[in-house]
Amino acid sequence: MISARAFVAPSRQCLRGLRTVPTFSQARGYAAAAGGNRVGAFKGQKGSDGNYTVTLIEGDGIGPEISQSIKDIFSAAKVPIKWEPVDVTPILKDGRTTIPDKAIQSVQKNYVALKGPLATPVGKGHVSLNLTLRRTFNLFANLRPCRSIAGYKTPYDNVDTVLIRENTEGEYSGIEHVVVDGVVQSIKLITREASERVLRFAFQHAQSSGKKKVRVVHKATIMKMSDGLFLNTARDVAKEFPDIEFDAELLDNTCLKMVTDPTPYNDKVLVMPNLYGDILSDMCAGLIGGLGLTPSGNIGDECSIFEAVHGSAPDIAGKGLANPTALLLSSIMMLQHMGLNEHAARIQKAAFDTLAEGKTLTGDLGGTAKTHEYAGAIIKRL
Ligand SMILES: NC(=O)C1=CN([C@@H]2O[C@H](COP(=O)(O)OP(=O)(O)OC[C@H]3O[C@@H](n4cnc5c(N)ncnc54)[C@H](O)[C@@H]3O)[C@@H](O)[C@H]2O)C=CC1
Ligand SMILES: O=C(O)CCC(=O)C(=O)O
Ligand SMILES: [Mg+2]
Repeated sequence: MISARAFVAPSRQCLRGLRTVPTFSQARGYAAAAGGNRVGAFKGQKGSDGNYTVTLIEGDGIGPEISQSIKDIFSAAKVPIKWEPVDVTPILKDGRTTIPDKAIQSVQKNYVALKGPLATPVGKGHVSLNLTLRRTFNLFANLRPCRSIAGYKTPYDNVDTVLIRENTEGEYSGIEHVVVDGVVQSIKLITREASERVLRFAFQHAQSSGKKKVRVVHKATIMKMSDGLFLNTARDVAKEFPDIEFDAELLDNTCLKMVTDPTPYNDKVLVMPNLYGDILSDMCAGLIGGLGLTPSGNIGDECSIFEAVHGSAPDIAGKGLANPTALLLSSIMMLQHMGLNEHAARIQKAAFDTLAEGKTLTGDLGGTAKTHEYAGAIIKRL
């Protein structure tokens, strides 16, 4: 029998010594899970020139356009960072997809990266580079907050969901094979070890961000063993956090309730296996105005990579139509993670004020501004 451990990146996770430190009192608290002496605490140091170096993966499709906006805004805000662009063109090594050593070394050296979207071929070709990056650096928790944007009207005015997605295994383990012609098998791998570390992260995030409850979203009615293990592990981990309420909900019910009225989820952190988090986070984005607005952080013990929830948006790529807000908010999470809180707050305020004013909006929000014009409006407010 093949051991489950053979399929997962060896974990160097050490969840000892966690401290629940709210990062700082910032308007919207996107990065409450980062900073301080805790899992994912930033280990980078300023260089002799006074700047941090941050690995930059510009990505595919709209990636270069939205990355340019972030570079322009950071430069105008005089953020003390130096970008280190890397190429992540996939390499096939011993039958496995990997990324160039230079890119791996850059992230390992800098401990932090900002990443644009990377496209994955459908049905064939290289495995997802997004997943490869998460597995390569053992980025076990994907934190995906989603908040209503002041001034942008959607059916609900006060959405404030936080999804935490197990990020290294589950349905996205990538273990697939042909059993016989016409029959394939795809393995959903769940380990107690990976479940425990993301669940602890979720409880800790609830503590540091002021959420009262952690809710596991699952289908342990059907996947009794895999989701059952995740759920049972959650019950065990919950005992370590008596100040946080814990409950569980079936995924289909969560979807129904969330689109009917998301506000009851505002006091909760939702934590779930990989696939459910992928799908639910796009659904939550829909509640606040779309994928142009939702950030995410892939948090690991050593390194962290910040990226938007969205993909490469091939339908609008190269036309200057993309909304860079999602990547900008991800980069703000990154600054908070790095302890650059004043810069984060200043850029965040300029972005939210621009959105609230409603004069310079990209097409996804009903405006006519090009990507660079919207970035320019933010820069004017800095
Ligand atoms: N983390 C990542 O890098 C992700 C990569 N992908 C990859 O992206 C590619 C395209 O996937 P899709 O299913 O089309 O999803 P997508 O997220 O790229 O696009 C879905 C829809 O949202 C719109 N959209 C996305 N981002 C936007 C932005 N910043 N501003 C305005 N509109 C935006 C697109 O125009 C499209 O209509 C695929 O190859 C997929 O594998 C998908 C999701 C995440
Ligand atoms: O890697 C991919 O192609 C898609 C990943 C994705 O949808 C996500 O991270 O939300
Ligand atoms: Mg997705």
